[in-house]
Amino acid sequence: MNAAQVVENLKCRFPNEPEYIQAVSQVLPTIEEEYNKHPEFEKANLIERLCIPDRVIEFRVTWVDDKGQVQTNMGYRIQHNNVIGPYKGGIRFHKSVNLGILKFLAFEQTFKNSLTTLPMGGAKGGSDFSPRGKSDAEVMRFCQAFMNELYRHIGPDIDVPAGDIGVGGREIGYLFGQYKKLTHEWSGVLTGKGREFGGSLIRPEATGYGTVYFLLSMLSTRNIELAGKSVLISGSGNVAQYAAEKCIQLGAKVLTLSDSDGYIYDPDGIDREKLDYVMELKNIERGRIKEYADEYPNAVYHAGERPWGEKADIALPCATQNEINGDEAKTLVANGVIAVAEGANMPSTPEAIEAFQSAKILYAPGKASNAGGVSVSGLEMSQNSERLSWTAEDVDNRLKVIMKDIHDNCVKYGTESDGYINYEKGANVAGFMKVAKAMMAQGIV
Ligand SMILES: NC(=O)C1=CN([C@@H]2O[C@H](COP(=O)(O)OP(=O)(O)OC[C@H]3O[C@@H](n4cnc5c(N)ncnc54)[C@H](O)[C@@H]3O)[C@@H](O)[C@H]2O)C=CC1
Ligand SMILES: O=C(O)CCC(=O)C(=O)O
Repeated sequence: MNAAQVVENLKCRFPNEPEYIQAVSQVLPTIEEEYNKHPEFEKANLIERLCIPDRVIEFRVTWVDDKGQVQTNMGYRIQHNNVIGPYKGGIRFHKSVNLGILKFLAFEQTFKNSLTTLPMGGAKGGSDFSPRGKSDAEVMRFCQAFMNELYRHIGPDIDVPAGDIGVGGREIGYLFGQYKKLTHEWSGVLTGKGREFGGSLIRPEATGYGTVYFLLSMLSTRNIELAGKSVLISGSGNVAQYAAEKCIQLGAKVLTLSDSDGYIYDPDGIDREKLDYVMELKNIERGRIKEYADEYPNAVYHAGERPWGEKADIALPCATQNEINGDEAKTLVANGVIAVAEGANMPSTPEAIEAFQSAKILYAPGKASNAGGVSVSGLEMSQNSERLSWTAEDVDNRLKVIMKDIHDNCVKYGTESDGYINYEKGANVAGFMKVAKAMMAQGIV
């Protein structure tokens, strides 16, 4: 394989999908050497078959808003690769959603799910519908309309969606209810369900907690403790909230949270009580993070900015893709940041990753550090199949084991000759090799 040439070909075939090309361009150079040790891969044109999704499903979603007006949105499901298990990955509802963004997420998900040690293929889906500013009834009608098409493409052994940006417990409940109505069957077809109907304990916490468990493993390679360290977190949704919760529990000082309008900086640190306020604000009242500064006057709200100019020991980007650019990464490094663990998918631009790696700080790509969410989704699938519910302690312990395993695999495949652990390369090679071997075993299909 010539990575640059494969990327160039994909760019010509998919010229309007910059995020997808970005994700592929980040992965291929890191696996090129390992791939080329296996001439049988090239003979089977494995790389093209791995980069191009198995299936792209695109549909119109029609629903009626509270004023009685008929609205249309686009719906998508990208079924990327199912060689190691049923397609699996979240659904995103956000106005920015398009095919290229979902294709990058599905591509990344395939490598991530491979790393989890569980049998799950990769997928992603979503819509350009934004739940922001919509009533509960509108969100419900939209979810029902979305499922009216999606249901024929998914199933507990076919494709198991879950949440992502804009899709939390409320949306999963409505999607599940409609799937059940349409198919006349109860099955574990979605994960992130409510506890009362087959959801797993710790699934809401899992992505944020898992990111911090991964961070702990990274820090331990340099004998550094998390307690007492200051942390910048972006986002204030599911991943950010539980990353903050775990940092607080472990004695770190969380200084920032953000949303798409700006960020808050709290010099006193966000403690348990303040985090409860954020959870209520974001999950129940569906308000904006700027209200935090009204509630806690010592905090400062920065409209239209991201938190990366603040000084801290650790950065956990937990909002969205490309939210740290090269200059912001250089600022973080200059301000003494020692570790960056991505809770979001692809939050660092290629220039930012380059800045972290050339400064030799600890840097974990999302497909490794945020894999806790989909891992516990995999555990939810197991519990649904068994018709059992495990305790929170049991699930949390399994999550810790999985995150440690992912970390150790990154160390195995990513340690460079000078001892620096290139977690990006390690995650890509480890994730790739498992999928590649399964693809070879299953023939040219
Ligand atoms: N929920 C999950 O289990 C997993 C989520 N992720 C990733 O984590 C990230 C956050 O997802 P969730 O917390 O689930 O979503 P969420 O919808 O609960 O929260 C998203 C947060 O990001 C902020 N945000 C969205 N777009 C933004 C933009 N353009 N600029 C600045 N802030 C923006 C929102 O204001 C919100 O605070 C995404 O990249 C998602 O793909 C990754 C693994 C699993
Ligand atoms: O839990 C899942 O299936 C998907 C989580 C997800 O969307 C992700 O890992 O990015």
